[in-house]
Amino acid sequence: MSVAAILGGGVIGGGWAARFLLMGWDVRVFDPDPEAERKIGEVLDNARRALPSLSDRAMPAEGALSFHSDLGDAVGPADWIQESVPERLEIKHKVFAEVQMACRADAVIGSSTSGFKPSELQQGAARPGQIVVAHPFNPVYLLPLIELVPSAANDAALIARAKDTLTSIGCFPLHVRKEIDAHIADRFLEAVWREALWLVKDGVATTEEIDEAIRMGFGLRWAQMGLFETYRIAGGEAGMAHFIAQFGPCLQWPWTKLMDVPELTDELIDQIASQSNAQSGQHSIRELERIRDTNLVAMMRALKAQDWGAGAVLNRAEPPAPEVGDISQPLVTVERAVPLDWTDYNGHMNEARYLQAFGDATDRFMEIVGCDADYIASGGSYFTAETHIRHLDEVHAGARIRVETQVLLGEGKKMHLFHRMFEAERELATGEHMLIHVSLETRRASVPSDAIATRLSEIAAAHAALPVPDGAGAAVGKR
Ligand SMILES: NC(=O)C1=CN([C@@H]2O[C@H](COP(=O)(O)OP(=O)(O)OC[C@H]3O[C@@H](n4cnc5c(N)ncnc54)[C@H](O)[C@@H]3O)[C@@H](O)[C@H]2O)C=CC1
Ligand SMILES: C[N+](C)(C)CC(=O)CC(=O)[O-]
Repeated sequence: MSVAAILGGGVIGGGWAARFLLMGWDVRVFDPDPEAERKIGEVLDNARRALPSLSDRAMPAEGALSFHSDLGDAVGPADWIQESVPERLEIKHKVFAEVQMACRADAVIGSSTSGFKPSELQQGAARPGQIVVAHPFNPVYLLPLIELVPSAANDAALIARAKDTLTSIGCFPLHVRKEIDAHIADRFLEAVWREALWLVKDGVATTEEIDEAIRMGFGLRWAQMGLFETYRIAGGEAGMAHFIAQFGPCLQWPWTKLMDVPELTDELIDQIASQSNAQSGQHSIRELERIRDTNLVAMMRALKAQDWGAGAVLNRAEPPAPEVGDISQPLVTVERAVPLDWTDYNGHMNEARYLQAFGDATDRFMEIVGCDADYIASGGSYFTAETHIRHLDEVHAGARIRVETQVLLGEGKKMHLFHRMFEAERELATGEHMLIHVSLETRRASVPSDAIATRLSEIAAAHAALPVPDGAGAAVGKR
């Protein structure tokens, strides 16, 4: 079992704790704040609600969470130590000194710092090469980016190990090759933030209008392509060169204020705070977190379906499909959580998603008999000719569901499947499907390959000894 120590359990430490725990690590927290356990518990509740929604497979069993009043006790057995204490260099130095007196010499010490360079963090450390910047983005349990910033003191083996660990918990480690204040991403965020403060101060826009300008337009573009790819397209057929030729001169015009920062007077702070209250004050912070998480899950799932950007990272981190067990029993073809975006106005899983889950079960069964991506690329596949779904009980977002598949007939061109969906032992639905093997060239029925025919008839023969499942062959309305 891998062990993470989380030092500082605020907004960011809580997010790290949740990501490690939900990815199966044991997590040991040190934070002197007496409220830390409550706060982490609340962040964890939100993470449990959202993170499993990003996966189309069951996540690993949660690790064990413990709180420690002694820092040395928290870090002692840890493989990964993540520092997320306030952004003050003297506090971070003090924490690293205490950590290195108690931790393993081979543990990685990651810092969440938003802006300090690793060489600054390493000053005065007993083993500077053990400390590296691992800068996350809020919410840490959903967003994959971690800026991994080493200094000359870190050796290549530590960086490689850090990348492996971060990848294994579903993150996207971006190796920042040259250390710099505020790394890469916070340079942008800071620039945009400065402009936004000026727009409020100069009375050009309210906090709400600025947010609309982002989320109705370029924010959506940035989420899936970033800056350069987006602007390349904006140059039309002539691409980036034309874009720069057209908009290059604007860089000399007064389009930004950048280095000129508005003074954060009490008046400006009050103005921003009251506009922000008017914009969002009807929601608590935890409610806003849930709204944000639901939106992020839906957007990231859309990118996942395209295997693009942050969605491709999710696909790479997906656990393997359930193993094929004893073929004399129904085969487990789906095991997953009900994602947040599968529920509807009735507060439960929408009927269309039952078909999606049964479709996924059929896809997995096709793979099991050898009708996998390579076979399909060679020109053969199955099409569904008929489906009958019975909805037996409702199920809610976050529930872990399982589909068991029984073959009723597997002969020639026909494959007759009966899926049963469960939450633990509670039966939720059944799906009966008749599929026909087709040639993807002629789009007509055809016989499957010998290998598929053999494997299918083997499973069909084994399942013939099972009782005919309740509801098989039923028509609508017939009990
Ligand atoms: N809030 C954000 O959006 C982001 C923050 N970060 C970075 O993460 C770090 C933490 O920031 P937040 O979580 O936002 O701050 P926070 O104020 O929410 O949490 C800091 C936590 O550290 C605890 N703490 C204070 N002294 C400590 C010590 N000596 N040992 C252990 N715990 C101690 C506090 O009790 C508090 O719970 C900072 O370096 C920040 O720059 C990184 C990415 C985003
Ligand atoms: C505002 N901030 C500098 C603390 C932001 C970050 O460091 C990253 C983020 O999550 O936006």
